[in-house]
Amino acid sequence: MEGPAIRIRDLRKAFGPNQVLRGIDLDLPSGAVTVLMGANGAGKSTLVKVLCGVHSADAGTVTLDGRPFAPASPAQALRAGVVTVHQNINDGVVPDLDVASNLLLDQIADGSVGVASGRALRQRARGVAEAVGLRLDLGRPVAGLPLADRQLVAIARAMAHKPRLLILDEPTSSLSAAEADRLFALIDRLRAQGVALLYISHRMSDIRRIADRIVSMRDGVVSGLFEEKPLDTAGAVRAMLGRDLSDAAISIPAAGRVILSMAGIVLRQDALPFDLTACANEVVAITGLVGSGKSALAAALFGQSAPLAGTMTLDGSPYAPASPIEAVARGVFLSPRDRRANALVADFDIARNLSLPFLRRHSWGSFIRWRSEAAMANRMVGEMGVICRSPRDGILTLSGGNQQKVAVGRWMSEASRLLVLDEPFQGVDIQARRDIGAKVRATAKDRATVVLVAELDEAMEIADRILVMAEHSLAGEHRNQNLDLSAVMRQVTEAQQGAAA
Ligand SMILES: Nc1ncnc2c1ncn2[C@@H]1O[C@H](COP(=O)(O)OP(=O)(O)OP(=O)(O)O)[C@@H](O)[C@H]1O
Repeated sequence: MEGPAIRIRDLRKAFGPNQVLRGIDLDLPSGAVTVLMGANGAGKSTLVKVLCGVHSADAGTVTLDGRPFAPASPAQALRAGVVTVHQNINDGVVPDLDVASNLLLDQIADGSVGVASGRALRQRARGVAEAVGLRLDLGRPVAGLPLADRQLVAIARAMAHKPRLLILDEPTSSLSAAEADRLFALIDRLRAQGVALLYISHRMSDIRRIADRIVSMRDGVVSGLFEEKPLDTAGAVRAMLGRDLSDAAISIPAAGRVILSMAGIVLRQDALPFDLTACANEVVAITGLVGSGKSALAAALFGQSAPLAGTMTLDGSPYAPASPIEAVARGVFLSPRDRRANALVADFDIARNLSLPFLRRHSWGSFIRWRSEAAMANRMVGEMGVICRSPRDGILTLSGGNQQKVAVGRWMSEASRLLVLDEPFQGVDIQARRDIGAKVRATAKDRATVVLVAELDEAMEIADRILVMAEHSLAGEHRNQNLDLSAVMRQVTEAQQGAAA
């Protein structure tokens, strides 16, 4: 490790009365991955936005290689060597252009490379790709690439700027385990080249794999720095929460009445048929790689796409919803995966975003009954642990993780028969994950059956049964109580090898 590339002293930032950064002191050394951990709303994204020129700080100093650094725009930050890869995969690439043009996008934009100079462009792009170990067909349009490859292209493009600091904001949230491994390999390379890396994540497995040091943030200040090996991840979690992680106990219900029964379901032309049952008060988790068919299964349950074959019953009666409206009428709710894009309405307040799916229940004719809506919103904000000043604040004043709690929580505000949650834990911190998990379990215990699409480690925290999906079919089924982890992993990876062959 060399000296710090970035030195941050007493950095402060407020939004109106909300003092978000309260004096951050932090060094980011070259050739090391600093993992930044913090609860939802701690101020991580705000810190990143100051470093990458989206926000300017109210007070404090940042130096980059000893020189003052206060970028007035993202373009300025980029020119100075601070590169940020945001969570949103489509940031940083132009889908319509091919890989080569994307790698040299900035040179094309500033006129130092002509788009028309086909072969020369290809050759320079090859140089960029080789420098970061990217093996992709340079002539392919980026639009046709898997998400993971697009992200690697965005990072490789950033590398053309010879970055001093690369910031990755929850980069693996949409990646499969194998894809994340490729990203980690790239990060290892950049570390060896002396780049300073700031890596934001809520995932412990990522943190253990990639961190050289961990910085915990709480309420706008650095609350812990952990550098000694082996890294004290439990201490880092304690420092970010200000206390120990509270546990949500799992109580396995006895197998009850069958609520959902799927028989001979075919989700894709080339997929094997499968059966699935879920009982009253049960939490069934579906896990598997990206593209294994988990979301297709969720869509079939919610009437968004009909299975190609097979039958379903719900609480004993035939169930073949032709639309989400029919599904909701039968008491089947779905919290979709891409919530920020699909489900939250940016110009509504928190309460309205919570009441949106059931607005009729809070209205009288065309009048919305504010009191009824507010009572529900107050209850859900409390139950989901949404950190906000008032449920009447705009949804965009919430941090990403707290927006997520609203998007998932709204579906638990009303009684359902079957609740389908597609990746409910994306972007939420470790305590919020436990809290949402406890709420999911309580919902199941009270009145519903829950089908949950989740990562394996998340599934293990709250599910009664874990089903592995591969190739749009079921590859395995396990009771969580006596889970044979190696068998699960084998089912996941065998499917992956099959897909690669
Ligand atoms: N543009 C803004 N206007 C008003 N308040 C904001 C704005 N951006 C962020 N905040 C507030 O700043 C606080 C910190 O948010 P930030 O997004 O930095 O948190 P975070 O640590 O990244 O959380 P998460 O893990 O949930 O993404 C939150 O209370 C949020 O409501």
